[in-house]
Amino acid sequence: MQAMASPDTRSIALSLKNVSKTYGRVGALHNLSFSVAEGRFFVLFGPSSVGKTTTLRLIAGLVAPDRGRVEIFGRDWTNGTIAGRDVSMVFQSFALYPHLSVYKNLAYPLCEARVGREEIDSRVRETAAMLRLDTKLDRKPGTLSGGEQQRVALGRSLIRRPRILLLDEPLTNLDAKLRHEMRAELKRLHRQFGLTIVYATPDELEALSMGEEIAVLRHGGVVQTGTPDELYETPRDLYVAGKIGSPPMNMIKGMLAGDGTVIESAIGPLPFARRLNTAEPGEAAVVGIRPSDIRLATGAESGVTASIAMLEPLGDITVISMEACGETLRLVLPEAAASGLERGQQASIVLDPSKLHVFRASNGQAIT
Ligand SMILES: Nc1ncnc2c1ncn2[C@@H]1O[C@H](COP(=O)(O)OP(=O)(O)OP(=O)(O)O)[C@@H](O)[C@H]1O
Repeated sequence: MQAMASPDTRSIALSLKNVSKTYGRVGALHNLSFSVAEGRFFVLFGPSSVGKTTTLRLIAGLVAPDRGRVEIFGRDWTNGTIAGRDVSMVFQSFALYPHLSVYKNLAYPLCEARVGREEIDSRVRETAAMLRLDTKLDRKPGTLSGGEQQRVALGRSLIRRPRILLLDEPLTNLDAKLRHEMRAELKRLHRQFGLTIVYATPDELEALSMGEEIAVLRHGGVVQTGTPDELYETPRDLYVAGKIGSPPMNMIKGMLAGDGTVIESAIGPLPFARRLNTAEPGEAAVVGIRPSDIRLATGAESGVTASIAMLEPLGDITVISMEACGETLRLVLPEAAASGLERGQQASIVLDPSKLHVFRASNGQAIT
């Protein structure tokens, strides 16, 4: 495994160009394209059936695309063999050999590759130490916790020293506490060894907390690729806006008015801090605003009058659902700011004009 390269000198580890794949009459991937810089923690994020596993299987060489190109470290592997790619995949159901000890489970891929006994022993011990499994080498998988079993599965992939590690929803079968621990563990491994990781998940929290770069998938294609901040700050369309951020972005229907600086909506005119050059007055639009970008009006400040429909205290923050002119808006307030508020109470709220996102109602695309 190599040391982590600095971002500007990184080469492209992996590139998929206009890849399509169908299984019989089921279209799994349509013109899917993305590239991953060497050493990056890259996340494929999207709901079930969107094509995440198929994408990983294409990279691993387990299936070939119908169209398009798969390059690994600059070499064409579109129809190449599984062997020789320097890629290893950890599956969602990490089947370990139940009758073999942890030591033998870890050693298995090296035995298959006919690596010498001494080399196997040193790599098993090195991998076990790295994954904190060194005291468990004699145990059978059935006597380990879920998290330990998952670490053995990871170890079985890492022991081959791949340059690219593919992880297919590896934390799905773990409970919440273990998932949290394994997220930290994977980030540590990534930092320590500078591995290129492609990680598939339908879980927004996993995607945002682990991904240095995230590809948001829809219907077998990439809708937008970016850092967690880029996806959060400038979602390209309503789909990405709705998938990234929790609680989700509020959406208000309206119509572009005046000189492109205001949207007329059910809750009144919503002026924004910038002018929308690419929209026509009268065009139907959807305004998005994050729950954290709405606040209670202070003093004589004018705002939108709304009534509190629900309060959800979540420790240091409270999520408040408010109703105004038939629209439901959610806002997030620090616990102190929400104390004393009650269901049914009227309050005046202010939507930060610099934080409004505007989308075309016709196709959901962001208007810039
Ligand atoms: N071997 C197969 N034969 C037929 N159809 C398949 C096969 N593998 C996948 N598909 C179909 O291709 C589409 C994409 O599946 P894929 O497993 O890649 O999605 P996914 O995003 O990984 O979903 P999940 O999160 O549920 O694992 C789905 O409609 C699925 O039913």
